[in-house]
Amino acid sequence: MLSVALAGKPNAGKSTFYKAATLADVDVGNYPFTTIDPNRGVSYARTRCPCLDREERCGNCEDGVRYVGVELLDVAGLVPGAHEGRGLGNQFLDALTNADVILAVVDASGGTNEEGEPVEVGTYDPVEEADFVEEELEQWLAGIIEKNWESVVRKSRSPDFDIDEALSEMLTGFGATEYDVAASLRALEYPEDPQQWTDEHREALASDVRERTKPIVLVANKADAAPPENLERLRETDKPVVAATADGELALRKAAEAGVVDYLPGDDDFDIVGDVSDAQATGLEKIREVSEANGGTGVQEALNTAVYDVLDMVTAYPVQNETKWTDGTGEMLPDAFLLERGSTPKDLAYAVHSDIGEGYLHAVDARSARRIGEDYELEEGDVIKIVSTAN
Ligand SMILES: Nc1nc2c(ncn2[C@@H]2O[C@H](COP(=O)(O)OP(=O)(O)OP(=O)(O)O)[C@@H](O)[C@H]2O)c(=O)[nH]1
Repeated sequence: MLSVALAGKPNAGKSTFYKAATLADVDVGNYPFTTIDPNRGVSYARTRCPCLDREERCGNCEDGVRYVGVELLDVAGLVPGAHEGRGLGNQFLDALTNADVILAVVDASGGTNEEGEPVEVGTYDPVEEADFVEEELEQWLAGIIEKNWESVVRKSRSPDFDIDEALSEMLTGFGATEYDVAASLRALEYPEDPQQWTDEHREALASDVRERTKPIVLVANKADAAPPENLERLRETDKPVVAATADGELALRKAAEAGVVDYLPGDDDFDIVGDVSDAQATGLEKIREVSEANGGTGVQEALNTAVYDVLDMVTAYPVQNETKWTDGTGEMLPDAFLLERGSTPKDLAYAVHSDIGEGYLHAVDARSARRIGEDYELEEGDVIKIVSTAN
């Protein structure tokens, strides 16, 4: 499953985001390190269910709104200098190595200082921490590269030395493949002889590999309390930015669970359908105002930006019956898989099961009932019948 990690300073609102996005019961408090251990849960990317192209709903979506599972990781508070072991230091950074993409949560209200301690709203400039997660990760990675450089130099004396291989061996723990390392070595100019490398070369490699393997979406949280210019200035940074109110989303999900509002995660508005107290009504109207200004609470949008824009995934639906779009038991569109754009039907077959992938014969596009070629690139919402010797 795709893994999305929440990172940022203490008090930025990660636990609240996590709790909203998973409805898991984690501690939420206005003091550093509410989250001590990495929390792992399941959240969702939201997309249009293919069953909307048919008369009947599939039963696996909410009236045409499909949620596709992704792993969500809530990693404990990061403080400046974590790469040197400050705060929870390396433990934090280790937890991030499993992630495919990072949601860097910042307190856009300016109510949390550089150490993650609460301060008067508006007194800290959140733009200061826009690059914070990225910098900590890159410095940490540069440190690992430097620590292991001696061994690369030693290996370079062997006649069959291959720098791609040596570096990717060192960086696999970070989630970098040989392909990533090779792409990075091609993109930047490095001396061929490892002995000639300087700290700048190693830092450039760390930064390039980080960018390839851990892209970042900035979540400008506490948008409800943020001066508009903070949001504007955060949007001017070089990262994708989503304005969010994590506790607004949490309130909406709880209210929806209680049957008080009609709301699906990612909707840009909601209806109050149950009895609410005056205080609740005021709270909900405040959330509506923020949602109107930002096209929703931003929690689902942040996840979708990470999955569909930054990681550039497509959702594909394998079926066994191409006419009814069902599996062997008659269930319609039971599974949805997130695959990188450019993936083929055979990649989908492997995602379903390695045996299905190995026995792959051909595939049929269920919409057109036509056979599709082996190099066909899957598109968002494709419904595919895979014909395999393992079916
Ligand atoms: N105004 C406002 N406050 C929020 C929002 N989201 C979270 N908070 C508050 O910010 C404080 C910190 O939230 P947490 O979710 O515990 O922060 P965290 O980043 O997980 O902090 P650590 O677990 O210490 O790393 C809590 O008091 C939350 O209620 C929001 O969207 N708006």
